[in-house]
Amino acid sequence: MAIPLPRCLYTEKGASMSSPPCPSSSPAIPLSQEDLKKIAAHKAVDYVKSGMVIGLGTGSTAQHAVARIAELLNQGELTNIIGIPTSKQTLDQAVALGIPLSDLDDHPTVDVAIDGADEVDTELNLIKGRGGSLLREKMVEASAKKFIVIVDESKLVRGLGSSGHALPVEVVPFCAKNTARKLERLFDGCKAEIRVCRQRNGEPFVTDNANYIVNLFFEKGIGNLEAASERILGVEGVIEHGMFLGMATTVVVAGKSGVTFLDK
Ligand SMILES: O=C(CO)[C@H](O)[C@H](O)COP(=O)(O)O
Repeated sequence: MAIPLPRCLYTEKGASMSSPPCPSSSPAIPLSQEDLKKIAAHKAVDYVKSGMVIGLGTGSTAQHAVARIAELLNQGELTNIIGIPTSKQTLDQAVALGIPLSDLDDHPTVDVAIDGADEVDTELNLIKGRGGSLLREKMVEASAKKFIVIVDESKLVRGLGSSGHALPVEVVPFCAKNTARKLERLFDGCKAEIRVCRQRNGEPFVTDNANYIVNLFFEKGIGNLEAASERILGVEGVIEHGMFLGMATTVVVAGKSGVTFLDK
């Protein structure tokens, strides 16, 4: 079912479909999800100007933005950029591509942050962190004057938590099972699971900050998001959750029929 886009500023219907990120030789080839991610990422990088401090997001969509920033730097079209990575994974990519980096200690104000999301609702609230980097992402993106979210259209939802996928919560490892139980009891119809890592024989997934992630699944939805946020953060042992409420300033949505810019 199509998700309504009430804050749509404008839509470039099919405008991006012949731009370089797309398979250019054959317009008849349907765009893959990866193509759409790349298109959204390239559109977001158009907001980046020389001299800016840029928050570099994490995930398969954000990595296209990081690669595009590096490309423009190498072409001399961007200069004096400083990137603030939101994960070790992004730091590694940016170092490999030669993007100059810093952190919030030295650059507390970020001009533009660009990142993907797992869910985007009609008010531009987000669920992030299914890649496990929600804490650093929230720290960097909360410091940004402009936070541009890049998604393909599959990420649009009517209500956060309604997709059946997890709301990730970063918790300290100490007695994490007990923290998970407390989180589960906060909401009717909620299931909590400590995220495990298949590559580590089902051991808990460990974040860049040496913490664990508890995944929350909501049978009946999250309800009031601000209230849910407060309740989750009130549980001892919780560090941060993956709801990014009121933080996104623009969401760039790439779909099969064009790119849509959603603005606050
Ligand atoms: O929040 C994130 C990582 O912590 C990612 O931005 C989010 O999971 C989206 O990832 P992808 O672009 O790979 O779908």
